[in-house]
Amino acid sequence: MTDPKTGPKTARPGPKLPGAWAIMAPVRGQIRAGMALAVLSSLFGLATLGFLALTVQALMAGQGALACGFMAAAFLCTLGGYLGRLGAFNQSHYAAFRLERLLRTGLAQRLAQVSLGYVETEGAGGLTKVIHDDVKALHVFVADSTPLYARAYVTPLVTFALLLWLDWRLALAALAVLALGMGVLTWAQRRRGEMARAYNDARERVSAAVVEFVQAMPVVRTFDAGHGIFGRYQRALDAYAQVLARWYRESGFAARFSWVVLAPMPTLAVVLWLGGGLVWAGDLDPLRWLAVLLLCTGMAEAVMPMMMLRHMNEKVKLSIARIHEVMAAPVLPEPAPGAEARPQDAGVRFENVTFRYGAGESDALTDVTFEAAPGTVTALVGPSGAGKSTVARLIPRFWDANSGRVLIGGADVREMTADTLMGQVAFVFQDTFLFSDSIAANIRLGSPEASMEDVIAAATAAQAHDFIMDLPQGYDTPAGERGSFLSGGQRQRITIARAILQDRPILVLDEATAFADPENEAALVAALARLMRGKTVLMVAHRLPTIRDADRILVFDRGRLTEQGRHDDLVAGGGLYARLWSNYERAQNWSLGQRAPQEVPA
Ligand SMILES: Nc1ncnc2c1ncn2[C@@H]1O[C@H](COP(=O)(O)OP(=O)(O)OP(=O)(O)O)[C@@H](O)[C@H]1O
Repeated sequence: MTDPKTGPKTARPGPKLPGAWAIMAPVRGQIRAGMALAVLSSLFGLATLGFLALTVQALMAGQGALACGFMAAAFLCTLGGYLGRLGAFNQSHYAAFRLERLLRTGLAQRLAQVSLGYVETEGAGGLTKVIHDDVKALHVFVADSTPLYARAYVTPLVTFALLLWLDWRLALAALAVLALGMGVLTWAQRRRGEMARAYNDARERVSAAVVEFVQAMPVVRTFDAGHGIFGRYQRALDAYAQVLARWYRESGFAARFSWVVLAPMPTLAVVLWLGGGLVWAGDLDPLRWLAVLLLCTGMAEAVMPMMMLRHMNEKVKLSIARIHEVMAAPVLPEPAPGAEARPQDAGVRFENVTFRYGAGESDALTDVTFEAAPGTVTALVGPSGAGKSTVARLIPRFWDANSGRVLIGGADVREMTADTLMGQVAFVFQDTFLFSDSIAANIRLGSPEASMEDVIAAATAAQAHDFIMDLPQGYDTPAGERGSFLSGGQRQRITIARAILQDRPILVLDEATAFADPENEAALVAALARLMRGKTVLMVAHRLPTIRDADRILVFDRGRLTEQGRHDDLVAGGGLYARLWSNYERAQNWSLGQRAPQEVPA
């Protein structure tokens, strides 16, 4: 798998997943109708040829009226064939549109039910590719190839049966040409599976490199003017070109040779020569010969779509596997109706919580137990990677603990419905997300019924009202894609306004002041102070002064809760917190030009 944040998802090998036909289940009826119409259109096509042959015979026998009748029948069959094909593609396109909508809805519903941890691990880029590109690939497959499938298989078979009926010798000759072409083509494609995999991998690496190239541009250009990342993109492109060149080299000649054999001319030449001899010897009726000549070219021609379909089928298989993989992602277990637990107060309690992110990984949290009483402020501190953010993420069930329990108001979070849980807790994370909607709509997220006065009051309390009013359209200003035109501190204050408006009894803040620059910091601290009033607060903090007055400080080290208490007691205790604090104090006295203070080893 490529970079989970940016790269495309590659379906992992696993239990055999259902194939194309299974995923089309909801629209199978319509697809069958499309295929039936496609078969009908093929039969009309063959009947047209038959009537044309009869027309020639009637003309040769001087039966003008009969010839006109056959001509009219041929015309009607052509019209029938055309209408059949139109109907077939109509059905397949409508089926494709319906399937696309159903799959996108299904995938979105699934993603709303899986743990947020799954979404985070798979990465927005990979999941977007599944919902967008893979579903689109399936749409194209259903719309364009299902009618072709029917034609590609039925036309050669019926044609061969007719040829056999007309003259078995010529039928076998036409079949021999077809067999030669198919044999060469199969030989040319003997390593097709392997090459197709190499091609798909190379293509996916190019798209991952493109996404990385564009997304990482602002960061990497400040380091190496983009050379490194451009080099990666260039190498992916070179590898892609090499795979294509190898494929072309290895199968190019044989494939082109087989196309020549499968073109109408060789079959026509053989039937013309052999049939001519038989007619000359009086061994074959000229009309039959004419009918064979009209029909035989279609047999080889009808095989070509089969090759194209095989290619489309292989391509769509990967997309189907990825769609199935997301559809099969485990959902967060919810309590049975009537068995939901309801929190009794706004306290948070971790009981012997152990958690690891993946089966093979070491514990991110080991046997963590603490209690945050209602209305108190609890700060989580510790070196990088100590597990602070993991504690914050277990509360909204980004993941569930491997053992132990997370309780809110005495109720296990796993026994609450998502609505109850979200009704208790508000979150302000470092990675703020604003939708490309108006600022007001972004503040209202989670409280859709809030009035404009409430929105303005929340924004004012979050110290955001003034800068919002300076924007061109005030509260109606679009926030831009992910709020990109607002500063980090401004985005943060909008999410604080959102949390103030939600007014939930428990508040989880993860690195909420991370974006604070000197200008923003005072505003942000004031906004947070307003938000925290009267709430049970759990805050992950790197900036020690902001938590000095916390009711309780929890100190984490390598996943374990090693110390807890108030600031003064912990400093006096002389443990990890005391070292972190003295580091902080030394950093305060440090200025540019001096040696950096020693970090506490993590
Ligand atoms: N999504 C993830 N998948 C796998 N491992 C993870 C994931 N997130 C964190 N970890 C690991 O879990 C451990 C705890 O990480 P966590 O983010 O909770 O630490 P932290 O104390 O918040 O660190 P920081 O202060 O640097 O944010 C680390 O070893 C980290 O590498």
